[in-house]
Amino acid sequence: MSVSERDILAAMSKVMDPELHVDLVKAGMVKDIRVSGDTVKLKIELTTPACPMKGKIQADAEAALKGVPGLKSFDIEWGAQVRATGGAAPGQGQALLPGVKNIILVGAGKGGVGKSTVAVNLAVALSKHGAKVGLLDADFYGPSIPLMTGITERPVSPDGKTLNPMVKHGLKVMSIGFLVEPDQALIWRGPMLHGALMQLVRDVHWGELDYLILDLPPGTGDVALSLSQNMRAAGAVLVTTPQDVALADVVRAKQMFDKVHIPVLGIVENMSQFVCPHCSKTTNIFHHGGGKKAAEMFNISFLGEVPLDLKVRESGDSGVPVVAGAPDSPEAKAFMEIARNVAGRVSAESARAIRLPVMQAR
Ligand SMILES: Nc1ncnc2c1ncn2[C@@H]1O[C@H](COP(=O)(O)OP(=O)(O)OP(=O)(O)O)[C@@H](O)[C@H]1O
Repeated sequence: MSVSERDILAAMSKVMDPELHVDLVKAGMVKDIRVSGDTVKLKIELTTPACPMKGKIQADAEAALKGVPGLKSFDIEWGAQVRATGGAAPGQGQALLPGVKNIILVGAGKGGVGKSTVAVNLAVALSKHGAKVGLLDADFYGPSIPLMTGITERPVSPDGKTLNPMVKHGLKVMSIGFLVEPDQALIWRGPMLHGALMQLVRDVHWGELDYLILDLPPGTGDVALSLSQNMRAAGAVLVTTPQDVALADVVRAKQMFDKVHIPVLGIVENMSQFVCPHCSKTTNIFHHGGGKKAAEMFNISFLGEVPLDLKVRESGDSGVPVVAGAPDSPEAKAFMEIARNVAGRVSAESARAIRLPVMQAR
């Protein structure tokens, strides 16, 4: 019995992408089918190299191929092509950054919860997963990305108007902190903030990026509003600490993003649990589980939790994010998982943007 390309497509159309809730054929993920007698070679192109569902998709695809009558062997080549949610903001003619596929905002209801730590480690983690990533420090009131990435040089302007981003830890990086003296008081008023922010977004040679991560200032809606008027963001990651009182801040942050129509991708709980390096006893210094509770309350995704650990603070201060400097640590692994979950949520948003039939828009 000979096998046809149609048999392979029929088998692949029974395999669902659990994140996109659509089958692999409809999602355009099955490529280059080459049938030769009773064997087939094909390519499955995931929607991100950080796909959180690769294991499940692989197992399901292999099982489906094993069920094709007459097929003796198969060879699947795995690839990834990040899909874009980027594009023009409502009412704008064209995309502000056509080379940037997805803009991910990292925000928090209040300061000091580890928003910048999450932004920088998320960026490095996505890059380690194989994506092209940029990091923009939009925290104009307290830019900490220069310290956290260990970048002390200043960016070069090739023409007196535009800027080349700095490159470190596999990322393209830009921060207002590169352009003003560290001790200069950063008091920004509305129009000035908007102008400076748009310059950093628009006048930097970001090139081709799968993800541009923006570290937002805490609490305030000014930056989110400016951004939403000028570009379409894939969504926002909300960072919180676990105690119940932090819930009120999450509520505020969620309401702020809702108001400017930026989807919330999910919640990260930072400083989750402390594991004593001496006796390995776990202590819930800031309580535990508030992030998950908030996610359930709003019916949004819980993206993961990061332990409270000295290494995270030290690595932030020394300019080598924990994901880069201690990749085998539990904290780095937590960030790698968070990056997978964020990438999965962004893929789902991109499927919605191109109107694939996503059933569950969580
Ligand atoms: N999981 C963690 N374990 C230990 N220290 C952490 C952790 N997360 C963040 N920190 C430390 O807490 C401090 C505040 O973190 P960070 O600057 O990322 O917070 P932020 O929310 O961005 O603050 P800001 O509001 O000032 O921008 C930093 O010294 C950082 O190294």
